[in-house]
Amino acid sequence: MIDTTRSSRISGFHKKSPAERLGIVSDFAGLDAAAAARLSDTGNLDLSLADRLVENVIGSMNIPLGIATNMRVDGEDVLIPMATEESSVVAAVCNAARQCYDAGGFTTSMSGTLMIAQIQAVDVADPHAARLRILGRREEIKAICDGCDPVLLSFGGGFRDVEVRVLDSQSGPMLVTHLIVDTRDAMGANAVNSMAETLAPHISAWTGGRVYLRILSNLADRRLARAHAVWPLDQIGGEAVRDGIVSAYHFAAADPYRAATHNKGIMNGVSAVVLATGNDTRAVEAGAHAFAARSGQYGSLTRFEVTADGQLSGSIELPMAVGLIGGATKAHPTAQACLKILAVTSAERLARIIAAVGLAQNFSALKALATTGIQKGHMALHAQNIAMMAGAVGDEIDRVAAALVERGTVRQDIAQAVLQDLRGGAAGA
Ligand SMILES: CC(C)(COP(=O)([O-])OP(=O)([O-])OC[C@H]1O[C@@H](n2cnc3c(N)ncnc32)[C@H](O)[C@@H]1OP(=O)([O-])[O-])[C@@H](O)C(=O)NCCC(=O)NCCSC(=O)C[C@@](C)(O)CC(=O)[O-]
Ligand SMILES: NC(=O)C1=CN([C@@H]2O[C@H](COP(=O)(O)OP(=O)(O)OC[C@H]3O[C@@H](n4cnc5c(N)ncnc54)[C@H](OP(=O)(O)O)[C@@H]3O)[C@@H](O)[C@H]2O)C=CC1
Repeated sequence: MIDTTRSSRISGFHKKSPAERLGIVSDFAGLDAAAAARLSDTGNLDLSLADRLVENVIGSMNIPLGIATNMRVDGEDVLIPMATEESSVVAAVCNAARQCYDAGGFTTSMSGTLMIAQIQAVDVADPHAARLRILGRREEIKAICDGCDPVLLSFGGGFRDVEVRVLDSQSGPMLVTHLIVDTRDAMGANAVNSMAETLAPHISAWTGGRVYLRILSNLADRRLARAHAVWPLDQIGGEAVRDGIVSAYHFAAADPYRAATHNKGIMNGVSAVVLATGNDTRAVEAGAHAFAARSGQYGSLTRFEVTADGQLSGSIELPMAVGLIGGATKAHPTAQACLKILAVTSAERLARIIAAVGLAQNFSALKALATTGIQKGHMALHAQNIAMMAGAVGDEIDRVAAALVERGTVRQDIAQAVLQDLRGGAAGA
């Protein structure tokens, strides 16, 4: 039945305080006092700060923060804060890192900290000649762009290059100008967007066309983070395990249906660190998936091979537009604490560590999939969630979860039956 007495048309909602908004939402949704109190309990994020970070705030949504151990990145040991709601994700990184720790852990590199802003011009009569006109004004463009952000310049960033593409589109040729900008320790969206908007009228004048979009590209393929590790055979359980992992990679490389899941596993690790450090998960995810599809067929972000002496070699390469400045990274106190745990002093180091986490995550998932299957490890940890869903509280959670794992069937109906037995047993005792 549709409830026609409630209206979502609430003019001026944004001008109210978080408490007033929560009152309106509680009335609308029929929340009881306990549910409302839970929403307004913002944990380690001050409500007034939350209200400045995003709009129409009524509370905050807390996600567990776990620490992945055993990670050694470029010779330095590092603890990894990971914000995720999914069980076994943190354990998987610890597990993978443990198995390559003695062999040196992860080595990483980065292609640079360059972002791309796009300016779309349409109705250009002579797009190919206009392209050359823009390219000929490189120094003028550099001066306009660098004039937008003296602070970025003072940190060694700024305009690096201009590229122009003539695109064949459904509405005819489009002239797309790319500004290549070094954004240093910022993710850089605001810096490059400002440059694109400032330059746009000039593009219009030089080309005789009409400019529409002026925005960064999330396909940050001039900001690629790379990581590599070797897993010795004696650490991973022998040749059959190695070959199973390589075969799993070949499956992902050949089949987009599998690659989507393979890359989802990688992003389990990547997004968790991106979120923990207050960075933009959607920007990194969009970049990763676009990069995975760059050849025309969606494929794997990682590669697994056998080294000359028979060990398992894994590598990853993906765009990593993360920063230490800007967005929520500076404003969110938990993000600041996470950056301190990571001990990173540059966006580049952060990006490289995240790439290593993505590779570690993928190794563990593939190893589990190629051997015992994912359910054994993942469901064993997920059993606690199922126990809670069945209504277990306190000590009951571990007891119900243990019973589910012992039976080898992690299901809510069974959890409910186990809980009933447990409570019946306790009542009878
Ligand atoms: C779950 C494990 C780690 C168990 O693995 P295990 O071999 O049974 O664990 P273990 O008890 O022998 O411990 C080995 C190490 O793992 C870590 N470890 C072990 N348990 C914990 C724990 N509770 N909390 C934290 N760390 C843990 C820890 O580092 C430990 O070393 P130790 O500390 O003892 O020296 C393993 O089965 C695994 O790595 N599984 C993969 C899990 C995974 O990928 N989860 C992601 C969710 S599934 C998904 O979304 C993605 C997927 C799978 O679809 C992607 C794809 O298809 O490619
Ligand atoms: N498609 C997308 O992905 C989009 C994402 N966003 C959002 O943009 C936000 C990130 O924007 P971002 O531009 O990084 O953040 P900010 O604009 O908040 O911060 C970047 C600015 O900080 C200043 N700065 C200070 N120190 C440094 C340093 N060491 N290195 C570099 N810059 C420094 C620079 O100059 P100055 O102080 O002069 O600005 C720089 O422009 C995220 O919240 C993201 O979600 C926004 C639009 C689109």
